[in-house]
Amino acid sequence: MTELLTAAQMRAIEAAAIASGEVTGLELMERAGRGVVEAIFEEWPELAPSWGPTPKPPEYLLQDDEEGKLRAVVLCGPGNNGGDGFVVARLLHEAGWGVEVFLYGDAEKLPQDARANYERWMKAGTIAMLDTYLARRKWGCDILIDALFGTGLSRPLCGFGDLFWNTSDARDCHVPQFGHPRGRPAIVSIDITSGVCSDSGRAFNLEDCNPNAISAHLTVTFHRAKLGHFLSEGPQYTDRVIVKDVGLTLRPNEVRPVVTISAPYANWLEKDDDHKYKHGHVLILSGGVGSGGAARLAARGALRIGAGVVTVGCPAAALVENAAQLNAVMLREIGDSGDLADVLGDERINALCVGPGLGLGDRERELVSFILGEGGVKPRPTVLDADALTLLAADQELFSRLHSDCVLTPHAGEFARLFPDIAEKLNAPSSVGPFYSKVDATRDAARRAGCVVLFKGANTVIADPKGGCSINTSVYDRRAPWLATAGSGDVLAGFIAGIMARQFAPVYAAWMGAWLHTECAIKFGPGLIAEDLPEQLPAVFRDLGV
Ligand SMILES: NC(=O)C1=CN([C@@H]2O[C@H](COP(=O)(O)OP(=O)(O)OC[C@H]3O[C@@H](n4cnc5c(N)ncnc54)[C@H](OP(=O)(O)O)[C@@H]3O)[C@@H](O)[C@H]2O)[C@@H](O)CC1
Ligand SMILES: [K+]
Repeated sequence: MTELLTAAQMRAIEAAAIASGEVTGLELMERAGRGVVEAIFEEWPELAPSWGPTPKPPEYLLQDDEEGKLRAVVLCGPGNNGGDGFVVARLLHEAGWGVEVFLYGDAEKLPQDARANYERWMKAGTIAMLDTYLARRKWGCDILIDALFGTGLSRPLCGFGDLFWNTSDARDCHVPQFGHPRGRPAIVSIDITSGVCSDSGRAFNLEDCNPNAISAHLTVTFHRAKLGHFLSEGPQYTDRVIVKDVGLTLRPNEVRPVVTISAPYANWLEKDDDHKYKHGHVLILSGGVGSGGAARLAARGALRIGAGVVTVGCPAAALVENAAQLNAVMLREIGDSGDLADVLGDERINALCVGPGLGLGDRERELVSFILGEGGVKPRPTVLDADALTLLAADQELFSRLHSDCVLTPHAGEFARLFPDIAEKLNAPSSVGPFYSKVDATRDAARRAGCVVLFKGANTVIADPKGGCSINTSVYDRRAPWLATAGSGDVLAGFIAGIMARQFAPVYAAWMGAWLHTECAIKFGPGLIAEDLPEQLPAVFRDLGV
């Protein structure tokens, strides 16, 4: 688990460290700049000054360059992000690079530490206004440093001409070419790509401009990654994020900061030597004839992830269809709440999954209502997905019966139906940052529902009613776009139910289920269909040492 910070938390940590005398702001800025230069040389070792018998770049890097130097252009903004840029300019200059610095804003108004580094740079080189660089209409560098805005960006940008579009083109269509005067540079953003809100990942919208931010090959951030690196559009604007230690020891003052989910421990997933019912029994409710595929996918997921027994319950007419498709999964007739009461008479059924392919009629409403405690049935850990979410959205009375052992797993459309006002706030165009984020929205939804909410998407956010929140990252090195395939959500619902049957608390089941779901997709790769996901679990488990 890695903590992710908001801009305010980062500022508070920085301020507390400075107030305690642990470090000065100027020293922090120096460490930040040093971290950026280190990260550049780690990412592109051929640029580092220290390889080979002599501290000199190889011939191919020098051949077209008049001065025989690697060249950097550093674009500095009006705040401390710009201050970091002046440090990077000085350090690259000291490493023998040709460096040009361009400023956006008024040098007289730079904050104190940025101003100090501006003056230090002025002893080594010169500074021109950003417009001068934009008017040149050529890159003229091997590395372009984006030190325009960091965590202090609070409103839309203007005056950047084609810069955002050009960086997007350079990143998406070309490999950086070092040492060629007309080559395209590697683009490195300091802290966060300029134009993106560090709390929400949303880019500040410009009416006449798309893209709305710098696109970078590499972003170097400090102490901890920020929420905006993982949420919304944030990951679209950078290929990679590296976190550099700047010697800060403090943690955020929030009791439960947002974390990224990491691999579950092998011993959590292992089964002990016991009989099948010791590993739990999941009941999955299915729809009628021709609608059972989603429930069967969920059932396969629940069984593979380690539930001891999985039963699908369906109306009488669908028994033959399901029997023809299921082997290890058991089958029961559940036509109405009376049948359901009979089946739930088996106390060993300790987790339920309801919604995939269920249907939206009176029977289904009655079943969901019964599961949520109508008629005094004991509430059990329950995943509510797909049609169950639609039923909940249409029925306030049903929604009010959600309990703390429930997990809701909406995608964006279902989320908007369930929590229309929250979704509206999340999607509202806004010009003043920081924006309301997917983390804020999921936390608010979980508080209102009184249970765990797993808000699906390229990055899935999981929140519990007490404010705990985590992100299952599927970007950067965990990118798995082929997960967007029919039925993959049904498998996820089955994974979570299967883990709950193993007696994990709902929030842990949601974390593990989401992480393993992404991992199965990564393991399989392109061409994945939902049926493949549970079949990857044995290999994923082996990798984890289970
Ligand atoms: N925290 C740490 O530990 C460390 C932090 N460090 C670095 O500091 C960075 C944060 O610095 P920061 O707070 O000065 O913010 P930053 O993004 O540089 O810019 C703020 C300026 O931009 C202005 N402005 C805003 N929007 C604008 C717009 N649309 N168009 C024009 N102007 C706009 C805004 O003006 P204002 O809103 O006040 O009018 C203000 O002048 C952080 O990202 C990291 O790189 C490291 O040095 C060391 C460790
Ligand atoms: K930046």
